[in-house]
Amino acid sequence: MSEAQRRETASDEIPAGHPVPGRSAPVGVLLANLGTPDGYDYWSMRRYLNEFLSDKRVIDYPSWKWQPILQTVILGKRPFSSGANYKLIWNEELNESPLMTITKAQTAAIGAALTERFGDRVMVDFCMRYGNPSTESVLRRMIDAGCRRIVFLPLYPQYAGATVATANDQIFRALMKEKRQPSLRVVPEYFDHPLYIQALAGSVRRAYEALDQRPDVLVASYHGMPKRYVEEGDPYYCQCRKTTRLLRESLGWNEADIDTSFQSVFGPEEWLRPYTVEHVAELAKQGKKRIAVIAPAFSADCIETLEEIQGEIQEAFLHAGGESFTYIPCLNDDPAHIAALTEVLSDNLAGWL
Ligand SMILES: C=CC1=C(C)c2cc3[nH]c(cc4nc(cc5[nH]c(cc1n2)c(C)c5CCC(=O)O)C(CCC(=O)O)=C4C)c(C)c3C=C
Ligand SMILES: [Fe+2]
Ligand SMILES: [Fe+2]
Repeated sequence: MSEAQRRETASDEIPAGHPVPGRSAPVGVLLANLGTPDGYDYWSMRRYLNEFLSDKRVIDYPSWKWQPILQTVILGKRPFSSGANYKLIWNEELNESPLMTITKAQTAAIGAALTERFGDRVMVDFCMRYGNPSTESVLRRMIDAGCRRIVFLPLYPQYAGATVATANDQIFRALMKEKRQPSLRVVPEYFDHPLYIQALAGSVRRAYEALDQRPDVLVASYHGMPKRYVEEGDPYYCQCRKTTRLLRESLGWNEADIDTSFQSVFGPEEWLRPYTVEHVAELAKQGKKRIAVIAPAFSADCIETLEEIQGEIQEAFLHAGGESFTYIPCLNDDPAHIAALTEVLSDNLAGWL
């Protein structure tokens, strides 16, 4: 008999008036982020990009059309160029990407906060949609530890099919293999949660206070997606716009103080506009010499922020005549972010602990 079965049998024998069967089992809290390659060498990059870019939630072209292009043109070149970019930001000490290091720190901090609130009946861990640790392996670990109830939180404030829905698909897929499924609660997106907005506003205030001169404008740069996905019903664009508005209201700023733009264009289709790289150059040409950039869609700094924003996007601004570029880091394991995520999780744990 497995440890999980033994526990359940034991609680089944508890007489009337005592906690209902399974109540003493740990409740799992599973955080999910996008994923990252195991290394920046060609084969690690290729394995990761192949899994990522074969996901139909990310690239929705029919396989017969997309796979020949992916397997030859894209995976022939991109592992080298992306690998070189990952090398620039790699955490050599721990031999992992920044996204991995930060996700581990967030998991530890949320674990400590939830244990303080609910005691040791809560088990907190993280998984990645692509690469390791896989969703299936961490779900297995939770089930083996006796979790009969699991709360699943995709670490994306704004909903996108390419991020939240595919993370959910993956845990549902893993559950399909379980003879005895645990109960699962999926946490909805939190793009307008007051504590998330407050955490963003706090990070902007801190960054501005550290500067000698106030930036002319703050650019909120979100990861982009093909415009067509939004036309087909994805709410991502509207949620990004609303996050910017709530952030502006929380800061007490005017409309001209903050802009919304979208970065990381990939492939031949038109993506959400304005494109950050073009927008910052345009701002410089309009005479805005000092800008700050924040990336509210990323819960952790990653290649898109550390390399793209601080590399290509910063260069575009300076090249067009800009003089001062300030990048405001993602919320990462900022205590205000951990407090926001802990609150979101606590709401979704209601009645379970
Ligand atoms: C934060 C929200 C994200 C959305 C929305 C999103 C949509 C989306 N992404 C691609 C293609 C790529 N994304 C890449 C990296 C990447 N994307 C996100 C998040 C969102 N993507 C993150 C956090 C990361 C960084 C991961 C890391 O390890 O640091 C990449 C780059 C991969 C590379 O260059 O190696 C691509 C390509 C599409 C097509 C899409 C919408 C449909
Ligand atoms: Fe992406
Ligand atoms: Fe990018």
